[in-house]
Amino acid sequence: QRRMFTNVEMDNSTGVAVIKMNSPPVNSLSLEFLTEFAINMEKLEMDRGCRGVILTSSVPRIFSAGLDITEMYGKTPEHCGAFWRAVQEMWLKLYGSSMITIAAINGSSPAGGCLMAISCDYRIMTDYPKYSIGLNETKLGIVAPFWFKDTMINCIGNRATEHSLQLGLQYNPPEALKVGLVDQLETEDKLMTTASSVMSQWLAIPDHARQITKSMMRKPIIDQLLRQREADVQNFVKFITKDSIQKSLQMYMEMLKQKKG
Ligand SMILES: CCCCCCCC/C=C\C/C=C/C(=O)SCCNC(=O)CCNC(=O)[C@H](O)C(C)(C)COP(=O)(O)OP(=O)(O)OC[C@H]1O[C@@H](n2cnc3c(N)ncnc32)[C@H](O)[C@@H]1OP(=O)(O)O
Repeated sequence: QRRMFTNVEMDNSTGVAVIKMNSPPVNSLSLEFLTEFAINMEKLEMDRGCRGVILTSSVPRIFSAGLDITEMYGKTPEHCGAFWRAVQEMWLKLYGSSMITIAAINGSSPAGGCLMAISCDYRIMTDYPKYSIGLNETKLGIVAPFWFKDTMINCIGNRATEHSLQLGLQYNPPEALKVGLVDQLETEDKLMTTASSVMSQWLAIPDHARQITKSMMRKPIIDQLLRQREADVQNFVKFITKDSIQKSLQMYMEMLKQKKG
């Protein structure tokens, strides 16, 4: 039986779906997870009754740990290529969605987890000091590709992105609010109610006007990836299969395990 990585609950009375990521222990984004996520987004996009999506997590304390490192370590170039296509597809479906997308960030959200959040239209994060969010790729010895970087620039601006990406910064909730990485903080118990109430404000705007505006803002980056999608895959495969990068990933995974022990 196929494993489910996300639960989708559609409320037909409001036209809002809640996608809950549910892949313990840390909602890492594996090839299967990403494929299922993109299919779910596609289905909701095709559903004329669905106007908005709230993205959140069922896993305690974690929104998403980002890309599943085990999908990039010790794998064949073919596997790495398939994995990267799935990462691209997830981003294209989320960043390019015509629906209103709100991230209810109820836990830590490094790297690919942060990418998911900043690909949404609005972010509300639980105000808990131990949670963090950011594109920390350089800390793993890897480089956030241009479309991660440009998504971040569109969210927090050029200078803050440069600072943030070079240092691989992870922000706690008040810091994330200050830099503009999230739009609002909320207590754990009120997070989903607040997300629904923000959604209502966005739903009050006529869809066609909001959708064209959103597309105007995001299309240049999306088109840039679409124009060079296969080259981006080959770039990734060449980069990630390098001995030095594989070594960095191995050391990072060992560090994660040691931290635990
Ligand atoms: C020249 C240009 C070329 C361009 C080429 C582009 C290249 C770009 C490539 C990729 C971009 C990468 C994006 C990413 O998203 S990489 C992933 C980054 N993620 C992280 O750094 C997060 C790491 N994890 C953590 O910090 C923590 O786990 C936590 C804060 C999320 C949760 O902490 P805690 O609750 O304490 O849990 P544990 O640390 O104990 O973890 C439990 C368990 O899960 C494993 N794990 C954690 N994160 C991941 C992960 N991302 N992938 C796979 N597995 C993960 C962890 O190892 C533990 O495993 P266990 O010991 O076996 O139980």
